[in-house]
Amino acid sequence: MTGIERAVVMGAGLIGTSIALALRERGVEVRLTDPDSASLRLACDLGAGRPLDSDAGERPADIAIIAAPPAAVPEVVADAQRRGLAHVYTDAASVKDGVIAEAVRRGCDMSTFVPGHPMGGREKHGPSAARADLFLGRSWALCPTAKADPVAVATATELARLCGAEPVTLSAAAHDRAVALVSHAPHVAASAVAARLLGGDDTALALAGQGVRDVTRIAGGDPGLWWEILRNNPGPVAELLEDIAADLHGAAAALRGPGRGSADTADAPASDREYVLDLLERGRRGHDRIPGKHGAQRTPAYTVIPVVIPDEPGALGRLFAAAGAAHVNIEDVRIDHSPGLPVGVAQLAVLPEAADALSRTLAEGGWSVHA
Ligand SMILES: NC(=O)c1ccc[n+]([C@@H]2O[C@H](COP(=O)([O-])OP(=O)(O)OC[C@H]3O[C@@H](n4cnc5c(N)ncnc54)[C@H](O)[C@@H]3O)[C@@H](O)[C@H]2O)c1
Ligand SMILES: O=C(O)C(=O)C[C@]1(C(=O)O)C=C[C@@H](O)C=C1
Repeated sequence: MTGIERAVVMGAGLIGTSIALALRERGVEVRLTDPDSASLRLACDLGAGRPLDSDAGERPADIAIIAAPPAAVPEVVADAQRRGLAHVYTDAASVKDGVIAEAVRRGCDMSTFVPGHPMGGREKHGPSAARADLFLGRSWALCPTAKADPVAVATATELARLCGAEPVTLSAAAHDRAVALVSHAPHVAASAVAARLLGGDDTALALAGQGVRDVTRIAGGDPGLWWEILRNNPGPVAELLEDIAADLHGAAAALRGPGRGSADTADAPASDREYVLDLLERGRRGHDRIPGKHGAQRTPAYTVIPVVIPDEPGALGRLFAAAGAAHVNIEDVRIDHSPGLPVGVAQLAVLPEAADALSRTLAEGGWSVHA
């Protein structure tokens, strides 16, 4: 343990404010900076810390976290190091190779700069979207260069842990390849699916269920930030997009079949059927490889209990209270609600061993349970 007691967060947007809030919860004193005074004020009002007063002659913080857009990071690190704001510096940028190369070019001290990337985020930006629990159970990549001081690496590792994340140390190149697969290419694919919705009429959009919401949520991200991320990781992302495109082309060709104008699966030749089934099967297996909570291997751990709830204030509170009274912890919850209907469905995810007891208790309490 190095003992982080004081931190400076530079960039009080979604990520910087979320890190600051997490640190505040652990009793760390936080000073904030942001060139946008409205963001800085809001982050402070949310309890993320106090503005850094450069003239106050404060002693250096234990760590400074640069949570600015990737292109700004090297300059901010260089400036912060010149001003001696902290003993250790880290960043949050979603790409690492280009940021490190530019930091080196600018003469940053790489013994105290430990590049990082918390793998938690949202499709929203700015301090108003920040959450103290954003990094809970997520990985947090650390990419120290060969020059890094082990104490600096230990401090950056402690930062990740204080935010509830699991530190993973790897090279910048390995990081950029990995996030191309698990974050950057998926983002572009989600945008391509979401962009198709522009051509849909209101009737089609009204039928949107949870599936399309799940697949397109991240497409709501800031295009300017994402362009910066993608242009800093062009090779690995382009290669994956070409592979995804080949799968999609193959599926479209198989569905149309040679000489057929439409997808008539009943007459589809075996090879076309097999092509599509193979893609769906590979997709299912790929999805199963995504680790679950706290980085553990994903298991079909939770049983989902659908419960009909009236669309009225307090209904969800009463449902949760009933689960609490039955001593059952709700691990996750999703609410499916169709506009215009007087009821919704709360999908309660619980440990399998608790499912029967909870279903019984809720049914006895008058809830409409559809286990
Ligand atoms: N959005 C995500 O899901 C996510 C997840 C992990 C990491 N990141 C990375 O975190 C960083 C911040 O992203 P965000 O989503 O919080 O964006 P954001 O737009 O919410 O916040 C960025 C903040 O940085 C400030 N800023 C701009 N230039 C600055 C400078 N020179 N010095 C200090 N602050 C400056 C902006 O005013 C803004 O308040 C990016 O590098 C991004 O790649 C984003
Ligand atoms: O959950 C989300 O909304 C995110 O987009 C988070 C996400 C990701 O792709 O997982 C996005 C970009 C970051 O660099 C890290 C995390």
